Amino acid sequence: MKQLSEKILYQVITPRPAQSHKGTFGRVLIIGGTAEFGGAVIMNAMAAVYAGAGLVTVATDTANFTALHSHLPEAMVVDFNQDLTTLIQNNDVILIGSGLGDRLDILQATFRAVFPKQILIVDGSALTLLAENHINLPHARLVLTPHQMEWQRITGISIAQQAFEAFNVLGRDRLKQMPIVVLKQHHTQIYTSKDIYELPIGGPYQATGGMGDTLAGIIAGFAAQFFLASLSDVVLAAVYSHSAIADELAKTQYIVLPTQISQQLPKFMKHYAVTKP
Ligand SMILES: NC(=O)C1=CN([C@@H]2O[C@H](COP(=O)(O)OP(=O)(O)OC[C@H]3O[C@@H](n4cnc5c(N)ncnc54)[C@H](OP(=O)(O)O)[C@@H]3O)[C@@H](O)[C@H]2O)[C@@H](O)CC1
Ligand SMILES: Nc1ncnc2c1ncn2[C@@H]1O[C@H](COP(=O)(O)OP(=O)(O)O)[C@@H](O)[C@H]1O
Ligand SMILES: [Mg+2]
Repeated sequence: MKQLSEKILYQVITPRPAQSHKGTFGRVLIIGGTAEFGGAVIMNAMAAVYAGAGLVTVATDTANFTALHSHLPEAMVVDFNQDLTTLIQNNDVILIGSGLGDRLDILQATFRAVFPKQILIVDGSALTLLAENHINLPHARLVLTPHQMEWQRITGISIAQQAFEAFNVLGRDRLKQMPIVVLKQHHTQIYTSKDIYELPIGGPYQATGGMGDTLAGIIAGFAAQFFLASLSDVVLAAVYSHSAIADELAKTQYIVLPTQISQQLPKFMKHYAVTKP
C-alpha cells in the first residue's frame, strides 16, 4: 500500500488559465437531500463551489431550497421529483446519494440517464440503496465513497476483514465495474485501478456528521475543473486536501466542522497552485 503525500496537491492543483470562463471549470449536478437530510446536499454543494467547480446545481427536495440558498447563493436548485434526464446529461460530474434516504426511484433514474464518459460519484444513502436492492452500477467514470459500514453492506466484507486489502480488491472486482473506491475511516484507503493508497493524515476531530458529504463535494469540485489530471489523481488530491485542512484547523480547535473545511478551500488551493514542492 502506498502512502499518500502532499506531493499529489502540487500535481493536481494548478493555476487557472486566463482564457477561461465558468464553463471551463465544469458543471456539477448534486442529487440528494430528502427533507430530513437537507444538510447533506448543502454540505456537498458548499464543498464543490468552494473547491472551484464552475457551475453547481442541486437537485433536492423543495423543502431545502431556502436553506441551501441562504448558505450558498452560488448554487442553482431544482426539484428532484422532476425528470432529471436532460439535466444529468448536461453536466460533467454527477454526485448522487448524500442524504438521498430511501429514494431508490431517483437513484435508478440517474443510473439510467448517465453516459459512460461522465464522472459519477456515489455516496451515502445511494450506497446503502445499491446494497439493499442489488442494482448494478452504470457504465460511467465511477467513484464510490463508502464508510466502512456502507462498504460492508455493498460487498459483504465485514469491517474486521476490511483490514486486509485483498478482500477489498475482491469486493470491488465483484461489482463488475472497476470504480475508484474511497474507503473512509481513520486513515482512509483509496483503491484505484493501479494502486492502493493510504491517507496518513486526519484525525478524530473530523468525526462529525457531514464530514463525508463535504469530502464528496470536494471530489466533485476537483473532478469538474482539474480535467487534465487523471481521475484517480484528482480523487487522491481531494482526499488529501480534506484532511490536511482539518489537521491545520485542529491545531487550535478541539473539533473541526465540515463547513469550516469548505471555507478554507480557496486559500488552501491558492497555496498549492502558486508554490512548488
Ligand atoms: N446533516 C445531514 O443532513 C446529514 C446527513 N447524512 C446522510 O445520512 C445518510 C445516512 O448516513 P450515515 O452514515 O449517517 O448512516 P449509516 O449509513 O446508517 O451508517 C452509520 C452506521 O454505520 C456504522 N459505522 C461503522 N463504521 C463506520 C465508519 N467508519 N463511519 C461511519 N459509520 C460507521 C455506524 O456505527 P455506530 O456509529 O453505530 O457505531 C452506524 O451503525 C447518508 O445519506 C448521509 O449522507 C449524514 O451525512 C449526517 C449529516
Ligand atoms: N477518527 C477519524 N480520523 C480520521 N478521519 C475521520 C475520523 N472519523 C471520521 N473521519 C472522516 O470523516 C468522514 C466521515 O464520512 P461519513 O461517515 O460518510 O460522514 P457523513 O455521512 O456524516 O458526512 C470520512 O472522510 C472519514 O475518513
Ligand atoms: Mg457519508
